[in-house]
Amino acid sequence: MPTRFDVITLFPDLFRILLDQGVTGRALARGLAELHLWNPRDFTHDVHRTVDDRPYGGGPGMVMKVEPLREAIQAARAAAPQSRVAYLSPQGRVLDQAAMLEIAACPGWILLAGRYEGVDERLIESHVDEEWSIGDYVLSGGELPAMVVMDAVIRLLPGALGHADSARQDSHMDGLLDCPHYTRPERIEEGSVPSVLIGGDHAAIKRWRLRQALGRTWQRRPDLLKRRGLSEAERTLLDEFILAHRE
Ligand SMILES: NC(=O)c1ccc(NCc2cccc(O)c2)nc1
Repeated sequence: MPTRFDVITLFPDLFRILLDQGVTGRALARGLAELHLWNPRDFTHDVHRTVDDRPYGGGPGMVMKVEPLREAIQAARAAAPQSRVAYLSPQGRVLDQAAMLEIAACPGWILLAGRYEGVDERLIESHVDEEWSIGDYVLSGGELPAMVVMDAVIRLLPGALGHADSARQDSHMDGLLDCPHYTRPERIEEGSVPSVLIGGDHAAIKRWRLRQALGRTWQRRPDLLKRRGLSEAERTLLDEFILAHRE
């Protein structure tokens, strides 16, 4: 059963990025996921095809009107009755990898990508199920956030990545930052590859990678470590890292 994405956007051409190449392009081509685009301008009925207007109360910028968005959402819901509606905005819940896993578990999503200063609040209150943010910063539109969410989610779909394991081993999986990676040649002016990775001791390599992931998380994102907690074995590996890296 493919995961279906219906995106409501004034700029459908921007989404060619997802369709044309990479993991998302292949997944969409193989039917692991579906992408349907709906332009609110196609749901206007005035000669100027008006989708936005000035804000009540004054102030800069424009606000997206309810009616074209309502009709676009209703058309998408008719085509995707199992999907929930999510609005991308800086006022939404900030998404992390755990949230992407939750999103990937649903049959489909209708993603509302706003422009301008946002949309009329009455549309959000009446037709939007969830409000999401990809981080605490303002962009010129919700399209890039929508593509970020679709990219993160599509990678998690079974079969989307060549090697089934790579999704699971993605950094920020299991709540830790990723370990360092190296490839050929072994010796270059920038330095050499850690010897444990050259040998064939897979248990030692596994331990080294987990120790590095724990250590880097401890150094760079102690907030993630606190939230995650550590097993006894992980505590030991982290202590080894700290001992080896104390100034
Ligand atoms: N952090 C995000 O996920 C994000 C999402 C959208 C966006 N821009 C469009 C927009 C939409 C709504 C209100 C608003 O003020 C701006 N910018 C950042």
